[in-house]
Amino acid sequence: MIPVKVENLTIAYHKKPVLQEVSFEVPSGKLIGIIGPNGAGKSTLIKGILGLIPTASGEIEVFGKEYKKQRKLVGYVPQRGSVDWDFPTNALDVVLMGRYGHVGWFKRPGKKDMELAKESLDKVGMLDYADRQISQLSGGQQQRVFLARALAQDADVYFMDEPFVGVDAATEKAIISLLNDLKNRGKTVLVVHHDLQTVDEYFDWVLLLNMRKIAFGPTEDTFTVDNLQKTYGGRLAFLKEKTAGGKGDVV
Ligand SMILES: Nc1ncnc2c1ncn2[C@@H]1O[C@H](COP(=O)(O)OP(=O)(O)OP(=O)(O)O)[C@@H](O)[C@H]1O
Repeated sequence: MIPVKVENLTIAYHKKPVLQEVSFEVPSGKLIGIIGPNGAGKSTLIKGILGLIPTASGEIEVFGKEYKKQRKLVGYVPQRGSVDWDFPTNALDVVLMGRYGHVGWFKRPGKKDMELAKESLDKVGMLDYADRQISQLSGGQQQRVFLARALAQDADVYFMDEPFVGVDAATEKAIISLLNDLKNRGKTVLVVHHDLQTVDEYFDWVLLLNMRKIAFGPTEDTFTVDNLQKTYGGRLAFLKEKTAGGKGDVV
C-alpha cells in the first residue's frame, strides 16, 4: 500500500498559489528529504497533506484513504518555531499527547501508554526531564521531546518539519539514528531539510520543491546539479563544488 499519494495538489494563501499541481507517490520504508529554498512551499505541503490548511484542489491519500480516516497512522513533528512553548505542560504530557489517537481524548492514558511515553523519552535521552515544563527546556531539548511524542504515537508514516534546526551536532546524530531506526522498522519518514551537504548521506529519496515539484526519486538519480539548479536557480556555491565533485558549501 502506498503511504502517501498526492495528485495535482494546489494550495493558495489569499488566492495566491504557493503550491501548484504537485503530484507524487511516496514509497514505503524510505527516508525522504523534502528540499527547496525558503518559501518553496515545503511546510505548506505537509500542512496540506495533514489537513491543517485548506487545499484549493487535488487529491491526497494516506494508505489508500483520506487522511481524516488514517490519523492514527500519521506522526507529525512541527517546526519548532510554530509551537507555543509557553503552554503550561511538562515533557511527559507532551509525549502522552502522541498517544491520544490511541487512547481517545476523553479517556485517561493507561499504564501501557505511560510506559510507551517514558520509553520514547528515554530513547531521545530526555527521561530525566519528564517533569520539566516545556518552556524551561532548551531548543534542542524541545525538539527531542517532540520527536519522542512522534515515537510514542507509533505511526506508520512520519512528517517532520526541519527537525535539525537549532540542534547541536550530537542531537542531530541522535535524531538521524532514530529516523533510521524507524525506517528499519518499515516506517516511512518525510523530513523537511535545509542542509544540502548532508542530503546524500541522510536520505534514500528526495523531493525537490519550488512551488512545483521539480523532481522526486532516489537521491542518487535525483539530487543532481541540474535538478538543484532548477530548484534554487543556480544561486548556490554548493552547486559549483558539487559539479567539481566536492561536497560543497551552501551560501
Ligand atoms: N499563513 C500564511 N499566510 C499567507 N502566506 C503564507 C502563510 N504561510 C506561508 N505563506 C507563504 O507561502 C509560501 C510558502 O511557505 P512555506 O512556509 O510553505 O515555505 P517553506 O518552503 O516551508 O519555507 P522555509 O524553508 O522558509 O521554512 C511563502 O511564500 C510564504 O510566505
